[in-house]
Amino acid sequence: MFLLLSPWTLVGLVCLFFGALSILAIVYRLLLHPLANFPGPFLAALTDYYAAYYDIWMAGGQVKQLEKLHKIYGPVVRIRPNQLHFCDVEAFESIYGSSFATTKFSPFYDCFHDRESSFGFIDPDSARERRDILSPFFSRQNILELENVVQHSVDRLISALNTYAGLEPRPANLYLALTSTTMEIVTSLCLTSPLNALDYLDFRHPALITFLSSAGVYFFLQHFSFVIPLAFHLPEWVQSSEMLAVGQLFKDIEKRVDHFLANPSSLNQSKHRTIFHALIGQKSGRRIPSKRSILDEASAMTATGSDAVANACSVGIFHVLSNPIIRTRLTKELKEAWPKRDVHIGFETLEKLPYLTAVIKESLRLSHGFVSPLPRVLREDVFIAKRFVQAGTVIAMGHSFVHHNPDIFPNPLLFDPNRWLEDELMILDKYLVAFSKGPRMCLGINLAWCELYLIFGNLFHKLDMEIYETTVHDFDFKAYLTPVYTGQLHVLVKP
Ligand code: HEM
Repeated sequence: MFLLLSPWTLVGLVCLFFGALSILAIVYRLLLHPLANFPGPFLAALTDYYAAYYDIWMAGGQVKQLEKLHKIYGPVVRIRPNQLHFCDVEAFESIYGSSFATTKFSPFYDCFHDRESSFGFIDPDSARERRDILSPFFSRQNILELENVVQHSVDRLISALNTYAGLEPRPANLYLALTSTTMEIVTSLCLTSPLNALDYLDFRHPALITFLSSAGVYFFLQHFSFVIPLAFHLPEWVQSSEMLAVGQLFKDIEKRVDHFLANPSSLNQSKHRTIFHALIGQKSGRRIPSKRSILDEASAMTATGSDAVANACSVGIFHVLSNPIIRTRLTKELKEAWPKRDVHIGFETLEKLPYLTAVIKESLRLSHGFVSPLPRVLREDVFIAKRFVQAGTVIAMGHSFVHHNPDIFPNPLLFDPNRWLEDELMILDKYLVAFSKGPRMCLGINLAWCELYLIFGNLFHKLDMEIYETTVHDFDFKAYLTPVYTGQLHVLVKP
Protein backbone atom coordinates (compact mmCIF):
# COMPACT_ATOMS: atom_id res chain seq x y z
CA MET A 1 0.00 0.00 0.00
CA PHE A 2 2.88 2.39 0.92
CA LEU A 3 4.23 1.98 -2.60
CA LEU A 4 1.14 3.75 -3.93
CA LEU A 5 1.81 6.88 -1.81
CA SER A 6 3.95 9.72 -3.04
CA PRO A 7 7.25 10.34 -1.15
CA TRP A 8 5.87 13.60 0.28
CA THR A 9 2.79 11.85 1.64
CA LEU A 10 5.07 9.24 3.23
CA VAL A 11 7.21 11.94 4.87
CA GLY A 12 4.03 13.62 6.07
CA LEU A 13 2.78 10.36 7.62
CA VAL A 14 6.11 9.71 9.37
CA CYS A 15 6.08 13.29 10.77
CA LEU A 16 2.50 12.83 11.89
CA PHE A 17 3.38 9.55 13.61
CA PHE A 18 6.34 11.03 15.48
CA GLY A 19 4.38 14.21 16.23
CA ALA A 20 1.58 12.14 17.81
CA LEU A 21 4.16 10.11 19.80
CA SER A 22 5.80 13.32 21.08
CA ILE A 23 2.45 14.76 22.15
CA LEU A 24 1.64 11.52 23.99
CA ALA A 25 5.08 11.60 25.70
CA ILE A 26 4.54 15.24 26.72
CA VAL A 27 1.09 14.54 28.13
CA TYR A 28 2.42 11.47 29.96
CA ARG A 29 5.44 13.25 31.45
CA LEU A 30 3.48 16.31 32.54
CA LEU A 31 0.27 14.74 33.78
CA LEU A 32 0.51 10.99 34.26
CA HIS A 33 4.14 10.25 35.20
CA PRO A 34 4.70 9.15 38.87
CA LEU A 35 6.77 12.35 39.34
CA ALA A 36 4.08 14.61 37.82
CA ASN A 37 3.23 16.05 41.24
CA PHE A 38 6.79 16.96 42.17
CA PRO A 39 7.77 20.62 41.76
CA GLY A 40 10.36 21.70 39.22
CA PRO A 41 10.83 23.56 35.97
CA PHE A 42 8.42 22.71 33.15
CA LEU A 43 11.26 21.92 30.70
CA ALA A 44 13.01 19.59 33.14
CA ALA A 45 9.80 17.53 33.45
CA LEU A 46 9.55 17.43 29.67
CA THR A 47 13.02 16.48 28.50
CA ASP A 48 16.45 15.19 29.59
CA TYR A 49 17.99 17.88 27.41
CA TYR A 50 17.21 20.38 30.17
CA ALA A 51 20.02 18.75 32.19
CA ALA A 52 22.17 18.47 29.04
CA TYR A 53 21.88 22.23 28.57
CA TYR A 54 23.40 22.92 32.01
CA ASP A 55 26.06 20.19 31.72
CA ILE A 56 27.21 21.04 28.21
CA TRP A 57 26.14 24.52 27.16
CA MET A 58 26.60 26.04 30.60
CA ALA A 59 29.87 24.04 30.96
CA GLY A 60 29.37 22.08 34.18
CA GLY A 61 26.69 24.49 35.44
CA GLN A 62 24.32 21.87 36.84
CA VAL A 63 25.11 22.36 40.53
CA LYS A 64 24.72 26.14 40.35
CA GLN A 65 21.37 25.69 38.61
CA LEU A 66 20.26 23.17 41.25
CA GLU A 67 21.05 25.71 43.98
CA LYS A 68 18.70 28.16 42.25
CA LEU A 69 15.99 25.53 41.75
CA HIS A 70 15.98 24.52 45.43
CA LYS A 71 15.55 28.17 46.43
CA ILE A 72 12.46 28.34 44.21
CA TYR A 73 10.90 24.90 44.63
CA GLY A 74 12.03 23.70 48.08
CA PRO A 75 13.90 20.58 49.23
CA VAL A 76 12.76 18.20 46.45
CA VAL A 77 12.96 19.16 42.77
CA ARG A 78 12.15 17.20 39.63
CA ILE A 79 15.28 17.86 37.56
CA ARG A 80 14.61 15.41 34.71
CA PRO A 81 11.51 13.59 33.54
CA ASN A 82 12.42 10.65 35.81
CA GLN A 83 14.88 12.20 38.29
CA LEU A 84 14.59 14.01 41.61
CA HIS A 85 17.23 16.04 43.38
CA PHE A 86 17.10 16.52 47.14
CA CYS A 87 18.42 19.25 49.39
CA ASP A 88 17.81 17.74 52.81
CA VAL A 89 20.69 16.48 54.94
CA GLU A 90 18.78 13.51 56.30
CA ALA A 91 17.83 12.50 52.73
CA PHE A 92 21.53 12.20 51.89
CA GLU A 93 21.96 9.38 54.40
CA SER A 94 18.83 7.66 53.05
CA ILE A 95 19.88 7.87 49.40
CA TYR A 96 23.50 6.77 49.74
CA GLY A 97 23.46 4.86 53.05
CA SER A 98 22.29 1.28 53.29
CA SER A 99 18.62 2.07 54.04
CA PHE A 100 17.23 1.63 50.51
CA ALA A 101 17.93 -0.83 47.71
CA THR A 102 19.44 1.22 44.88
CA THR A 103 21.72 0.78 41.88
CA LYS A 104 23.99 3.28 40.17
CA PHE A 105 22.27 4.97 37.20
CA SER A 106 23.99 3.56 34.10
CA PRO A 107 23.50 6.53 31.68
CA PHE A 108 25.52 8.63 34.14
CA TYR A 109 28.33 6.10 34.72
CA ASP A 110 28.68 4.40 31.31
CA CYS A 111 30.41 7.38 29.74
CA PHE A 112 33.49 6.78 31.92
CA HIS A 113 34.05 3.58 29.98
CA ASP A 114 35.04 1.44 32.96
CA ARG A 115 31.82 -0.53 33.31
CA GLU A 116 33.48 -3.62 34.75
CA SER A 117 35.28 -1.89 37.60
CA SER A 118 34.49 -1.21 41.24
CA PHE A 119 33.51 2.34 40.25
CA GLY A 120 31.62 1.40 37.08
CA PHE A 121 29.64 -1.69 38.13
CA ILE A 122 25.94 -0.90 38.08
CA ASP A 123 24.82 -4.22 39.51
CA PRO A 124 25.26 -4.13 43.34
CA ASP A 125 26.24 -7.83 43.54
CA SER A 126 29.15 -7.42 41.12
CA ALA A 127 30.20 -4.26 42.98
CA ARG A 128 30.09 -6.11 46.31
CA GLU A 129 32.10 -9.03 44.94
CA ARG A 130 34.80 -6.67 43.59
CA ARG A 131 34.86 -4.70 46.85
CA ASP A 132 35.41 -7.93 48.80
CA ILE A 133 38.42 -8.68 46.60
CA LEU A 134 39.98 -5.20 46.74
CA SER A 135 39.13 -4.17 50.32
CA PRO A 136 42.15 -5.93 51.90
CA PHE A 137 44.44 -3.99 49.53
CA PHE A 138 42.85 -0.67 50.57
CA SER A 139 42.63 -1.61 54.26
CA ARG A 140 44.24 0.71 56.78
CA GLN A 141 46.77 -1.98 57.68
CA ASN A 142 47.90 -2.44 54.07
CA ILE A 143 48.07 1.32 53.44
CA LEU A 144 50.26 1.71 56.54
CA GLU A 145 52.55 -0.98 55.12
CA LEU A 146 52.72 0.87 51.78
CA GLU A 147 53.05 4.34 53.29
CA ASN A 148 56.67 4.57 52.07
CA VAL A 149 55.36 4.58 48.46
CA VAL A 150 53.22 7.63 49.25
CA GLN A 151 56.06 9.28 51.17
CA HIS A 152 58.43 8.72 48.23
CA SER A 153 56.18 10.73 45.88
CA VAL A 154 55.64 13.44 48.51
CA ASP A 155 59.45 13.76 48.87
CA ARG A 156 59.69 14.09 45.09
CA LEU A 157 57.01 16.81 45.20
CA ILE A 158 59.00 18.78 47.81
CA SER A 159 62.22 18.44 45.77
CA ALA A 160 60.43 19.50 42.57
CA LEU A 161 58.93 22.56 44.29
CA ASN A 162 62.30 23.48 45.79
CA THR A 163 63.65 23.95 42.27
CA TYR A 164 61.26 26.93 41.96
CA ALA A 165 62.86 28.65 44.95
CA GLY A 166 66.00 30.74 44.55
CA LEU A 167 67.05 34.34 44.81
CA GLU A 168 64.52 35.15 42.12
CA PRO A 169 61.82 32.54 42.70
CA ARG A 170 59.53 31.75 39.78
CA PRO A 171 55.88 30.79 40.28
CA ALA A 172 55.03 27.10 40.46
CA ASN A 173 51.69 25.71 39.35
CA LEU A 174 50.95 23.96 42.63
CA TYR A 175 47.69 22.52 41.33
CA LEU A 176 49.49 20.66 38.52
CA ALA A 177 52.26 19.66 40.95
CA LEU A 178 49.69 18.17 43.33
CA THR A 179 47.81 16.35 40.57
CA SER A 180 51.13 14.97 39.29
CA THR A 181 51.87 13.70 42.79
CA THR A 182 48.49 12.07 43.40
CA MET A 183 48.53 10.49 39.91
CA GLU A 184 52.03 9.16 40.59
CA ILE A 185 50.94 7.75 43.96
CA VAL A 186 47.90 5.97 42.60
CA THR A 187 49.65 4.58 39.52
CA SER A 188 52.71 3.39 41.45
CA LEU A 189 50.86 2.09 44.50
CA CYS A 190 47.93 0.38 42.78
CA LEU A 191 49.52 -0.57 39.45
CA THR A 192 53.33 -0.27 39.88
CA SER A 193 53.33 1.70 36.59
CA PRO A 194 54.09 5.19 37.92
CA LEU A 195 53.15 8.11 35.73
CA ASN A 196 56.21 10.24 36.54
CA ALA A 197 54.54 13.56 35.89
CA LEU A 198 56.66 15.26 38.58
CA ASP A 199 59.68 14.88 36.29
CA TYR A 200 58.06 16.94 33.53
CA LEU A 201 58.75 20.62 32.97
CA ASP A 202 56.21 22.64 34.97
CA PHE A 203 54.39 19.38 35.74
CA ARG A 204 52.85 19.27 32.29
CA HIS A 205 52.94 15.55 31.53
CA PRO A 206 50.87 15.22 28.32
CA ALA A 207 48.72 12.37 29.72
CA LEU A 208 47.97 14.38 32.85
CA ILE A 209 46.98 17.42 30.80
CA THR A 210 44.63 15.23 28.74
CA PHE A 211 43.04 13.76 31.86
CA LEU A 212 42.48 17.21 33.31
CA SER A 213 41.12 18.77 30.13
CA SER A 214 38.79 15.96 29.12
CA ALA A 215 36.36 16.10 32.05
CA GLY A 216 33.75 18.01 30.03
CA VAL A 217 33.89 15.43 27.23
CA TYR A 218 32.52 12.74 29.56
CA PHE A 219 29.50 14.90 30.32
CA PHE A 220 28.90 15.39 26.61
CA LEU A 221 29.04 11.59 26.19
CA GLN A 222 26.54 11.15 29.02
CA HIS A 223 23.90 12.92 27.01
CA PHE A 224 24.93 11.62 23.58
CA SER A 225 25.90 8.06 24.47
CA PHE A 226 25.84 6.88 20.84
CA VAL A 227 29.17 8.71 20.41
CA ILE A 228 30.89 6.66 23.17
CA PRO A 229 32.21 3.82 20.93
CA LEU A 230 33.63 6.39 18.51
CA ALA A 231 35.14 8.58 21.25
CA PHE A 232 37.06 5.69 22.82
CA HIS A 233 38.28 4.18 19.54
CA LEU A 234 39.57 7.18 17.63
CA PRO A 235 42.24 6.21 15.07
CA GLU A 236 45.71 7.28 16.23
CA TRP A 237 46.21 9.64 13.29
CA VAL A 238 43.44 11.96 14.54
CA GLN A 239 44.68 11.96 18.16
CA SER A 240 46.75 14.78 19.62
CA SER A 241 50.12 13.99 21.22
CA GLU A 242 48.47 14.40 24.65
CA MET A 243 45.79 11.82 23.78
CA LEU A 244 48.46 9.45 22.48
CA ALA A 245 50.28 9.77 25.81
CA VAL A 246 47.17 8.51 27.62
CA GLY A 247 46.93 5.68 25.08
CA GLN A 248 50.56 4.80 25.79
CA LEU A 249 49.94 4.73 29.55
CA PHE A 250 47.11 2.23 29.10
CA LYS A 251 49.06 0.20 26.54
CA ASP A 252 51.83 -0.20 29.15
CA ILE A 253 49.28 -1.26 31.74
CA GLU A 254 47.74 -3.74 29.27
CA LYS A 255 51.16 -5.27 28.56
CA ARG A 256 51.69 -5.71 32.28
CA VAL A 257 48.25 -7.30 32.72
CA ASP A 258 48.87 -9.69 29.77
CA HIS A 259 52.14 -10.70 31.40
CA PHE A 260 50.55 -11.31 34.81
CA LEU A 261 47.65 -13.27 33.31
CA ALA A 262 49.99 -15.49 31.32
CA ASN A 263 52.36 -15.90 34.21
CA PRO A 264 50.71 -15.21 37.61
CA SER A 265 53.82 -16.23 39.56
CA SER A 266 55.61 -13.16 38.12
CA LEU A 267 53.45 -11.09 40.51
CA ASN A 268 55.85 -12.20 43.23
CA GLN A 269 58.60 -10.13 41.64
CA SER A 270 56.75 -6.80 42.18
CA LYS A 271 58.23 -4.45 44.75
CA HIS A 272 54.94 -4.45 46.66
CA ARG A 273 51.38 -5.75 46.42
CA THR A 274 49.08 -4.04 43.90
CA ILE A 275 45.46 -4.39 42.82
CA PHE A 276 46.72 -6.98 40.30
CA HIS A 277 47.83 -9.22 43.16
CA ALA A 278 44.31 -9.00 44.58
CA LEU A 279 42.59 -9.57 41.23
CA ILE A 280 44.84 -12.11 39.52
CA GLY A 281 46.60 -13.86 42.36
CA GLN A 282 43.33 -14.53 44.13
CA LYS A 283 42.59 -17.05 46.80
CA SER A 284 41.55 -20.43 45.42
CA GLY A 285 37.86 -20.79 44.68
CA ARG A 286 37.45 -17.29 43.25
CA ARG A 287 37.29 -16.80 39.53
CA ILE A 288 39.87 -14.43 37.99
CA PRO A 289 38.11 -11.43 36.41
CA SER A 290 38.30 -11.01 32.63
CA LYS A 291 41.17 -9.01 31.13
CA ARG A 292 38.61 -6.30 30.19
CA SER A 293 37.53 -6.04 33.81
CA ILE A 294 41.12 -5.83 35.12
CA LEU A 295 41.90 -3.05 32.62
CA ASP A 296 38.68 -1.23 33.55
CA GLU A 297 39.72 -1.44 37.20
CA ALA A 298 43.16 0.01 36.45
CA SER A 299 41.57 2.84 34.49
CA ALA A 300 38.99 3.54 37.23
CA MET A 301 41.70 3.68 39.91
CA THR A 302 43.78 6.10 37.85
CA ALA A 303 40.80 8.40 37.29
CA THR A 304 38.99 8.23 40.66
CA GLY A 305 42.12 8.13 42.79
CA SER A 306 43.88 11.36 41.93
CA ASP A 307 41.66 14.40 41.29
CA ALA A 308 39.82 14.52 44.59
CA VAL A 309 42.99 14.37 46.72
CA ALA A 310 44.69 17.07 44.63
CA ASN A 311 41.57 19.28 44.76
CA ALA A 312 41.29 19.00 48.55
CA CYS A 313 44.98 19.91 48.87
CA SER A 314 44.67 22.87 46.48
CA VAL A 315 41.63 24.29 48.25
CA GLY A 316 43.12 23.77 51.71
CA ILE A 317 46.58 25.11 50.89
CA PHE A 318 45.05 28.20 49.27
CA HIS A 319 42.96 28.98 52.35
CA VAL A 320 45.79 28.28 54.82
CA LEU A 321 48.19 30.51 52.89
CA SER A 322 45.52 33.23 52.66
CA ASN A 323 45.00 33.41 56.40
CA PRO A 324 48.07 34.20 58.59
CA ILE A 325 46.30 33.08 61.79
CA ILE A 326 45.47 29.62 60.40
CA ARG A 327 48.89 29.29 58.83
CA THR A 328 50.80 30.22 62.00
CA ARG A 329 48.76 27.85 64.14
CA LEU A 330 49.25 24.96 61.70
CA THR A 331 53.00 25.44 61.26
CA LYS A 332 53.42 25.82 65.04
CA GLU A 333 51.63 22.53 65.66
CA LEU A 334 53.77 20.79 63.05
CA LYS A 335 56.99 22.27 64.43
CA GLU A 336 56.23 21.08 67.95
CA ALA A 337 55.32 17.55 66.84
CA TRP A 338 58.18 17.33 64.36
CA PRO A 339 61.31 18.95 65.74
CA LYS A 340 63.77 17.35 63.28
CA ARG A 341 62.77 18.33 59.76
CA ASP A 342 65.03 15.77 58.06
CA VAL A 343 63.48 12.83 59.88
CA HIS A 344 60.25 11.48 58.41
CA ILE A 345 57.24 11.42 60.67
CA GLY A 346 54.53 9.11 59.55
CA PHE A 347 50.82 9.13 58.84
CA GLU A 348 50.00 7.66 62.26
CA THR A 349 51.74 10.55 64.06
CA LEU A 350 50.32 13.23 61.79
CA GLU A 351 46.75 12.03 62.12
CA LYS A 352 46.94 12.64 65.89
CA LEU A 353 47.52 16.38 65.36
CA PRO A 354 44.17 18.08 66.01
CA TYR A 355 44.68 21.30 64.06
CA LEU A 356 46.12 19.56 61.00
CA THR A 357 43.15 17.17 61.10
CA ALA A 358 40.74 20.10 61.31
CA VAL A 359 42.45 21.80 58.34
CA ILE A 360 42.15 18.62 56.24
CA LYS A 361 38.49 18.09 57.13
CA GLU A 362 37.71 21.68 56.23
CA SER A 363 39.57 21.23 52.93
CA LEU A 364 37.51 18.12 52.14
CA ARG A 365 34.33 19.97 53.07
CA LEU A 366 35.02 22.88 50.74
CA SER A 367 36.30 20.73 47.87
CA HIS A 368 33.39 18.25 48.18
CA GLY A 369 35.19 15.19 46.75
CA PHE A 370 32.74 14.54 43.93
CA VAL A 371 30.53 17.54 43.29
CA SER A 372 28.12 16.32 40.59
CA PRO A 373 25.09 14.68 42.21
CA LEU A 374 25.67 10.90 41.98
CA PRO A 375 22.43 9.36 40.68
CA ARG A 376 20.93 6.14 42.05
CA VAL A 377 17.93 4.18 40.75
CA LEU A 378 15.47 3.15 43.46
CA ARG A 379 14.63 -0.54 43.46
CA GLU A 380 11.75 -0.21 45.96
CA ASP A 381 9.02 2.27 46.90
CA VAL A 382 10.20 4.51 49.75
CA PHE A 383 9.64 7.78 51.61
CA ILE A 384 12.45 10.33 51.29
CA ALA A 385 12.22 13.75 52.92
CA LYS A 386 8.62 12.83 53.82
CA ARG A 387 7.69 12.32 50.15
CA PHE A 388 6.61 9.02 48.66
CA VAL A 389 8.97 8.04 45.82
CA GLN A 390 8.22 5.13 43.54
CA ALA A 391 10.66 2.34 42.58
CA GLY A 392 12.39 3.08 39.28
CA THR A 393 12.85 6.79 40.06
CA VAL A 394 16.38 8.21 39.76
CA ILE A 395 17.35 10.07 42.93
CA ALA A 396 20.43 12.11 43.83
CA MET A 397 21.79 14.72 46.19
CA GLY A 398 25.05 16.58 45.58
CA HIS A 399 27.68 16.71 48.34
CA SER A 400 27.75 20.50 48.27
CA PHE A 401 24.13 20.55 49.45
CA VAL A 402 25.32 18.98 52.72
CA HIS A 403 28.66 20.78 52.98
CA HIS A 404 27.13 24.22 52.39
CA ASN A 405 24.16 23.73 54.71
CA PRO A 406 24.27 26.73 57.10
CA ASP A 407 22.35 24.89 59.85
CA ILE A 408 25.18 22.37 60.10
CA PHE A 409 28.14 24.47 59.03
CA PRO A 410 27.34 28.10 59.98
CA ASN A 411 28.87 30.60 57.56
CA PRO A 412 29.45 27.66 55.20
CA LEU A 413 31.68 29.36 52.64
CA LEU A 414 34.22 30.39 55.31
CA PHE A 415 37.30 28.16 55.67
CA ASP A 416 37.22 27.70 59.43
CA PRO A 417 39.12 24.70 60.88
CA ASN A 418 37.94 25.72 64.37
CA ARG A 419 34.46 24.37 63.67
CA TRP A 420 35.94 20.85 63.80
CA LEU A 421 37.85 21.53 67.04
CA GLU A 422 34.78 22.97 68.77
CA ASP A 423 32.78 19.87 67.81
CA GLU A 424 33.95 17.78 70.76
CA LEU A 425 31.35 15.05 70.24
CA MET A 426 32.41 14.77 66.59
CA ILE A 427 28.83 15.21 65.41
CA LEU A 428 30.00 17.11 62.32
CA ASP A 429 31.91 14.05 61.05
CA LYS A 430 28.57 12.54 60.04
CA TYR A 431 28.04 15.48 57.69
CA LEU A 432 31.45 15.35 56.04
CA VAL A 433 30.31 13.35 53.03
CA ALA A 434 33.20 13.90 50.59
CA PHE A 435 33.75 10.13 50.46
CA SER A 436 29.98 9.49 50.18
CA LYS A 437 28.26 6.86 52.36
CA GLY A 438 27.04 3.29 52.27
CA PRO A 439 27.86 0.33 50.06
CA ARG A 440 29.30 2.43 47.20
CA MET A 441 31.29 4.87 49.30
CA CYS A 442 34.93 5.51 48.41
CA LEU A 443 37.00 2.35 48.38
CA GLY A 444 40.28 4.29 48.57
CA ILE A 445 39.43 6.29 51.71
CA ASN A 446 42.39 5.02 53.79
CA LEU A 447 44.82 5.78 50.99
CA ALA A 448 43.22 9.21 50.54
CA TRP A 449 43.64 10.12 54.23
CA CYS A 450 47.25 8.89 54.18
CA GLU A 451 47.99 11.08 51.12
CA LEU A 452 46.23 14.11 52.63
CA TYR A 453 48.15 13.93 55.93
CA LEU A 454 51.53 13.37 54.26
CA ILE A 455 51.02 16.13 51.66
CA PHE A 456 49.65 18.77 54.06
CA GLY A 457 52.12 17.84 56.82
CA ASN A 458 55.23 17.82 54.63
CA LEU A 459 54.38 20.90 52.56
CA PHE A 460 53.61 23.13 55.52
CA HIS A 461 56.52 21.82 57.55
CA LYS A 462 59.19 21.89 54.87
CA LEU A 463 58.30 24.73 52.51
CA ASP A 464 57.68 28.42 52.88
CA MET A 465 55.12 29.32 50.21
CA GLU A 466 53.24 32.41 49.18
CA ILE A 467 50.19 32.59 46.93
CA TYR A 468 50.95 33.89 43.46
CA GLU A 469 48.21 35.56 41.39
CA THR A 470 45.45 33.25 42.61
CA THR A 471 42.21 34.46 44.14
CA VAL A 472 39.19 32.76 45.62
CA HIS A 473 37.43 33.20 42.25
CA ASP A 474 39.89 30.74 40.71
CA PHE A 475 38.09 28.13 42.82
CA ASP A 476 34.72 28.66 41.10
CA PHE A 477 34.05 25.26 39.67
CA LYS A 478 32.48 23.40 36.79
CA ALA A 479 30.69 20.30 38.05
CA TYR A 480 32.30 17.53 36.03
CA LEU A 481 32.06 14.73 38.59
CA THR A 482 34.89 16.27 40.64
CA PRO A 483 35.02 20.08 40.65
CA VAL A 484 37.08 21.48 37.77
CA TYR A 485 38.29 24.88 38.91
CA THR A 486 38.29 27.86 36.60
CA GLY A 487 41.84 28.77 37.70
CA GLN A 488 44.82 26.89 39.13
CA LEU A 489 46.68 27.55 42.38
CA HIS A 490 50.13 29.08 41.80
CA VAL A 491 52.67 29.72 44.55
CA LEU A 492 56.09 31.25 45.04
CA VAL A 493 58.39 28.98 47.00
CA LYS A 494 60.74 30.97 49.20
CA PRO A 495 64.33 29.81 49.65
C1 HEM B 1 40.07 12.97 48.85
C2 HEM B 1 40.09 11.89 48.12
C3 HEM B 1 38.89 11.12 47.63
C4 HEM B 1 37.57 11.45 47.68
C5 HEM B 1 36.95 12.69 48.29
C6 HEM B 1 36.84 10.36 47.08
C7 HEM B 1 35.47 10.32 46.94
C8 HEM B 1 34.76 9.26 46.40
C9 HEM B 1 33.34 9.22 46.25
C10 HEM B 1 32.39 10.32 46.63
C11 HEM B 1 33.02 8.02 45.70
C12 HEM B 1 31.61 7.52 45.35
C13 HEM B 1 31.40 7.59 43.86
C14 HEM B 1 30.05 7.12 43.42
O1 HEM B 1 29.14 6.99 44.22
O2 HEM B 1 29.90 6.91 42.22
C15 HEM B 1 34.25 7.30 45.49
C16 HEM B 1 34.32 6.05 44.96
C17 HEM B 1 35.50 5.39 44.73
N1 HEM B 1 36.76 5.82 45.07
FE1 HEM B 1 37.25 7.55 45.95
N2 HEM B 1 37.74 9.41 46.66
C18 HEM B 1 39.00 9.82 46.99
C19 HEM B 1 40.17 9.14 46.77
C20 HEM B 1 40.26 7.88 46.25
C21 HEM B 1 41.49 7.14 46.08
C22 HEM B 1 42.88 7.63 46.48
C23 HEM B 1 41.16 5.95 45.51
C24 HEM B 1 42.06 4.81 45.16
C25 HEM B 1 42.85 4.72 44.22
C26 HEM B 1 39.72 5.93 45.33
C27 HEM B 1 39.02 4.89 44.78
C28 HEM B 1 37.65 4.86 44.65
C29 HEM B 1 36.92 3.76 44.05
C30 HEM B 1 37.53 2.49 43.48
C31 HEM B 1 35.56 4.09 44.10
C32 HEM B 1 34.37 3.28 43.58
C33 HEM B 1 33.64 2.62 44.73
C34 HEM B 1 32.29 2.06 44.34
O3 HEM B 1 31.61 2.60 43.49
O4 HEM B 1 31.86 1.05 44.94
N3 HEM B 1 39.21 7.13 45.79
N4 HEM B 1 35.31 8.08 45.93
